[in-house]
Amino acid sequence: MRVGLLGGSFNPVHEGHVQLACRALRELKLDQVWFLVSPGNPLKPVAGMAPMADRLAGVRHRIRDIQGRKLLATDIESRIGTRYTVDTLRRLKRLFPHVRFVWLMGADGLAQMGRWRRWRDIVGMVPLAVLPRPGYNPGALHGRIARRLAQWRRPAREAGILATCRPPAWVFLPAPQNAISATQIRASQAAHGHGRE
Ligand SMILES: Nc1ncnc2c1ncn2[C@@H]1O[C@H](COP(=O)(O)OP(=O)(O)OP(=O)(O)O)[C@@H](O)[C@H]1O
Ligand SMILES: O=C(O)c1ccc[n+]([C@@H]2O[C@H](COP(=O)([O-])O)[C@@H](O)[C@H]2O)c1
Repeated sequence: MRVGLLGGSFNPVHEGHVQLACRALRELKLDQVWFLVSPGNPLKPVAGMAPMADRLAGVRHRIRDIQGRKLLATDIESRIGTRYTVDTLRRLKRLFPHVRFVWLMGADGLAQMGRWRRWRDIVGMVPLAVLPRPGYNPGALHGRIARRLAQWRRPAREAGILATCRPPAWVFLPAPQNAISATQIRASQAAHGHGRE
């Protein structure tokens, strides 16, 4: 079984997440995509972060009935007590030894990954699929991490076998782009008086 992992704060979930997941599901020939709702991104401030239960419920509601229920939302990071991706992956690989995981992320994720805890271990554990995001693509593709990982980049035409590749392996998967962000949604909710107290 092949599973794409889309880690995120989902504060709140939006169309960009759903498009990314659906695209990855199809192009990487995945059986499922799991939305890993983060208990707290180590690089993001706690202030302004909606409660875990609300974010999880938001994702569940948004993805219900999409793609024949191949999209799932989970709070497994809270349950197993991990916050750093390197720890989460280690545990997931142990818990599901027969699953072939692929880490999914937008281009902003690759651009920032040099600040993640033990990012080199992460790329040695699972293949990565990076999807484009307006404003971040050149920075991601020509940035430090992409340069360091250049020899392991696979052409997009090999996306369908990425899940079976021995890591390190990654693709930049062409896809229609959507400029939406959770930051923008929160700003608009605040402007319309729907912000949290
Ligand atoms: N519009 C988008 N296009 C492509 N990828 C996206 C988009 N929005 C989010 N992602 C990806 O989805 C994952 C989870 O993102 P996250 O929950 O942080 O949403 P966000 O909109 O970036 O939030 P915020 O604006 O609060 O930082 C990350 O890998 C991110 O790169
Ligand atoms: O492990 C880390 O150091 C690390 C640092 C920043 C982000 N992450 C993960 O990256 C994913 C995207 O986070 P976010 O908040 O940008 O949606 C989510 O699964 C986070 O836990 C992980």
